[in-house]
Amino acid sequence: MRPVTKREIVAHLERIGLEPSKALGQNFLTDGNIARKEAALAAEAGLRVAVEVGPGLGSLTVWLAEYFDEVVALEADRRLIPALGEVLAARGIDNVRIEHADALADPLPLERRPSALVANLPYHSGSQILVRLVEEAWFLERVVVMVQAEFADRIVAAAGTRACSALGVRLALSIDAHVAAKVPPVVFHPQPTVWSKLVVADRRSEPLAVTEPTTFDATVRAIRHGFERRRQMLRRALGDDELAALDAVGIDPMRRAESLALDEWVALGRAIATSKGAR
Ligand SMILES: C[S@@+](CC[C@H](N)C(=O)[O-])C[C@H]1O[C@@H](n2cnc3c(N)ncnc32)[C@H](O)[C@@H]1O
Repeated sequence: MRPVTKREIVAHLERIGLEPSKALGQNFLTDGNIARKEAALAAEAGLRVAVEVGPGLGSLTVWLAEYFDEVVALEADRRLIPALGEVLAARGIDNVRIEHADALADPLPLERRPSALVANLPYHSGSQILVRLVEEAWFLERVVVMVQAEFADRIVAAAGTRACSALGVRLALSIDAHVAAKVPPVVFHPQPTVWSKLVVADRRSEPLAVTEPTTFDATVRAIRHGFERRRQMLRRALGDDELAALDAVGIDPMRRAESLALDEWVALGRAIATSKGAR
């Protein structure tokens, strides 16, 4: 596959007259080796369909087209879509479906079939996009995303450690993630100010996965409450129902949110949901 070069990206942007948008996190990947590695990591799971959020000018898309039978690419910026079509056509690629869609606001135009999510996510909205896709599109079984290094660290920090966060613990209910590579700003055009990291994750299976919606919502709410006051003891951070459930599962209310392991959050969420169901 012929990689998409920085020269090609700059030429397309000039021709369209497009100044990359900060709000849309338009930092285009100019390193074909990294793009190829991302596609290869995603393909390891043996899935046939890749979903890409924010294909931009195709740096990653061209490799996904090579490694997967089918690619569905959701791009929010309509102005990029004709140029993306040209990048693909110039390489004889015909297995990519480009959809003009905002992955945060629009209904997701995706079929419910086992797929991989692969994306170089926009910096500012990357966390919201990831949470939405992971939680709403349960058929995305493998996730390979490039995100800001600091966000990557939050995603992979295990519950019960000092570095963990509400967002990371929430995501950990659904996926099991690790960092596969650290990526410098120089491989993007325009260059961002911070480093990125490549995160690889697989969907969790039972018993840790919380698939029942009431339990899931109760768990997420308890995590949010716990971390809103992460320096305080749980007895000051959680609501009355949550504290009763904490007692029922035998977790000491003098502990702090950051000390709870993932299975403790899940047990707490289940107890809250059960007590609600009993009322
Ligand atoms: C970091 S760039 C990556 C572009 C390309 N994949 C690459 O690696 O060069 C992020 C891309 O996401 C698009 N984008 C931003 N917000 C989006 C959203 N909410 N839904 C879909 N695409 C979005 C941007 O227009 C841009 O193309």
